[in-house]
Amino acid sequence: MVSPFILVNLKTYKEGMGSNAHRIAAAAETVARESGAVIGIAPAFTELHPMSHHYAIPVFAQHIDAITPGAHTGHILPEAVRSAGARGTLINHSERRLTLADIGACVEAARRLHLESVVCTNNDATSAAAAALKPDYVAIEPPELIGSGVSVSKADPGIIERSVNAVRAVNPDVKVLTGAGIQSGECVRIAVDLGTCGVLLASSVVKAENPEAVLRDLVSLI
Ligand SMILES: O=C[C@H](O)COP(=O)(O)O
Repeated sequence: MVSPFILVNLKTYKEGMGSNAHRIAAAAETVARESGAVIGIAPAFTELHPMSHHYAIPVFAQHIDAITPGAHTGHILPEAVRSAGARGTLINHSERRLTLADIGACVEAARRLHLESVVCTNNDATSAAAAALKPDYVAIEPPELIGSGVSVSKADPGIIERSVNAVRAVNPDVKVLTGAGIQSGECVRIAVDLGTCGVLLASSVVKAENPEAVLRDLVSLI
């Protein structure tokens, strides 16, 4: 099996800020090196540069705005994310929804700046729509399972399968991730067996007493 991509979103959890972000990034770097898995993190914007500077793991922004340099206030400029060392960016996370037009513009901006794009979706119809925009990844996450501790892999494998099929029918070059409640190697294994290339997750790692132990479990069945 090709090593899966495990992307850990630190969100705005206090357990994912400052020294905690360093602890998670260091654990991700260690487990990635030992296992051969690709483990990335999506920290707060203010942590993008420290994380990309200190660790040899892919660092993703949690969001970008579809703007170009100029007179905007309080926006996330894609160029700034790039120069902070980000490898890629989430777009349209369930907790940061965008219009379809904005999603398209963000994917375009990411492509122009050589940032990998991960467009989050909530069902197979939106997965198909996202795939038509040609991002690098579509990440299917049923919103009701996000942060629930109930794994999409076990509670709703059908949505993963339908999204993989929907994305493949539109553009087979677009890779699929899945997320919501992912917490173990078994969850990752099921997701990969259903045709995804990895997982997007947060709370099980970020809020863990020992993030390194959870990361080791996540890659244990690959
Ligand atoms: O970005 C990550 C997802 O929203 C999943 O979050 P979760 O692993 O806490 O369910």
